[in-house]
Amino acid sequence: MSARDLPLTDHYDVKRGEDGHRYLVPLIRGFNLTRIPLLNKGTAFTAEERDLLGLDGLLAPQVDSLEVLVERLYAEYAALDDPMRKHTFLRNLQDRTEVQFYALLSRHVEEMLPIVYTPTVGEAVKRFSQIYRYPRGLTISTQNVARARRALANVPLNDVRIIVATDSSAILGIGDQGFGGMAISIGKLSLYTVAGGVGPDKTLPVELDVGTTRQDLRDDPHYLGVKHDRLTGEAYLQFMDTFVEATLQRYPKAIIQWEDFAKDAAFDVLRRYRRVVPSFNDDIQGTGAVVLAGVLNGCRVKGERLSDQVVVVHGAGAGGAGVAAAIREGLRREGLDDEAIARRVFVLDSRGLLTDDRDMEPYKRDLATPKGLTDGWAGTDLLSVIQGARATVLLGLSGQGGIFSEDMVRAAAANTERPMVFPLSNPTANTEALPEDVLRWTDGRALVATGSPFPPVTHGGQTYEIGQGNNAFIFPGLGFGAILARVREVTDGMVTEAAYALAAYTEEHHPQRLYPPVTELSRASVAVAVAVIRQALADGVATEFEVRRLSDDELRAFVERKFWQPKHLPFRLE
Ligand SMILES: O=C([O-])CC(=O)C(=O)O
Ligand SMILES: [Mg+2]
Repeated sequence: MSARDLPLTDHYDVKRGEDGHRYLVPLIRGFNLTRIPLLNKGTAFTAEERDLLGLDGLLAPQVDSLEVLVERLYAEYAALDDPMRKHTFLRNLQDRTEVQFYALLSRHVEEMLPIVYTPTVGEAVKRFSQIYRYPRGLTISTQNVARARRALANVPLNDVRIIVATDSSAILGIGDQGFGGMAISIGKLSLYTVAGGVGPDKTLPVELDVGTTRQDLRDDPHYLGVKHDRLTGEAYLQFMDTFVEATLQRYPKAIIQWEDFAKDAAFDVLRRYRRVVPSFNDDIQGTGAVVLAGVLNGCRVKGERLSDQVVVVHGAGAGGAGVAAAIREGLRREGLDDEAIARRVFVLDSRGLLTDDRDMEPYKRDLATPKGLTDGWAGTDLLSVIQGARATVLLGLSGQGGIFSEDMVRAAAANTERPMVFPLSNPTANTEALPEDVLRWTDGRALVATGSPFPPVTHGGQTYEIGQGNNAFIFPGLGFGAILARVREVTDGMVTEAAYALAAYTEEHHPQRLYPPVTELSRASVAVAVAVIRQALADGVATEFEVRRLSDDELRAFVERKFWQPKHLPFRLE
């Protein structure tokens, strides 16, 4: 059978009736139906369905509407007092029934995002071996990589369009987490569905378990990953080649989001595969785009241009490097040449400013400042760079909680009326500075955005909303747009357009803010997806014929129509 002939999943197919409505054709019957989260309706199976499917007597007598079910689930959720308990409650719900999980999540996005995603997902990663229950997603490890094709054939989904894959080498700001990184892939994909409109049966979380450098994990009898040191060099690349090749064969229409790879691997993997399989790195490109959007909005609020700013990026991992590249691209669009750009963007790693006289990893060389530019500075540490370069924008991607000290923030505030200070590292404990401190140190002048969610800050009788500069505002729309345009490749232009689309959305709907509220994640993602499709067409990488002839309004309507909604579809036997 060719891929086209296969049902959507091994357990059901989705068809469209003559009336235009979709329905499910189950390929299993009876009790087993209640064990497949993509099929299980629980007490929402109707009387007719119970009769038809062999469920009579197996369920409570009442037939629930989705609304009532969600109310009941929410009451149970709200009674839990601890974020990890809430996380496992939601994850267990997802592993019982996807529609109910997404119906609940979509009605409480603001409240539940920090539970299924950052910051609580960081804790879930650390405790993944303890909370592991259900075989969600695909694990390719050193134990089964030789059988990667067979492993992929075991996945019951036949039309996967988006894969989030991590090797767990640099999860958030918390480093190597071994097998636990699977929780990040799962969390990111929840956002793809709730905010990016991709149906859950088209998503696949992947953990690439190449081992872990963490001796404590390897010694832990409860640790569920493979217990040896990480593959590196040729062996690592061979492992990755095998995964990519097997994935392409099983899912020729899939896009891969590379997630939380440590710096060198992040660049190597992106470069090696982005033209083999349409893919992007979320931490380099997604974070780069989201931060560019926030800084552009900060400029608008200040009544200035990007080229009026001097940007200091603290942290030269995947995120820091991606952010520096995105800001440079923004400056280029304002007409600056390389030399002018070098005077406006400075990147530091743990040893200080990257200058071109230093020994460093190859990927950092593009980020280095000509040594001559630092003449007359007190040094190349963070405070000296803020003072010497007269920084107006301070971006934290270092993973080092609290590293932005009062004197550094005050130094930035001495260079401009309204400094932008974005402590972006995740999860919350890794935030470079607390928003309330930044606002206090600058007497409310700073424009602040963080990577993890923070409550509003009241200072001097005024309340400041803290925008969440998290790639969650980019990747769902970027991936959804790439899927809808059926791209051959995710181009840099598509990523940059995603940033400008997010900035424009924010300007239109929230002119005083740096980012929209997370309640608008899905609306912002639609705007991002439309811009991404447009750019894919302009770059000649879109293969979907249908999007070619659409006007902007039609394209938006097309994206909205394709947006998956959590609803129980009726079952029919054929
Ligand atoms: O997951 C998040 O919240 C954002 C991100 O990609 C990271 O911090 O690595
Ligand atoms: Mg990440």
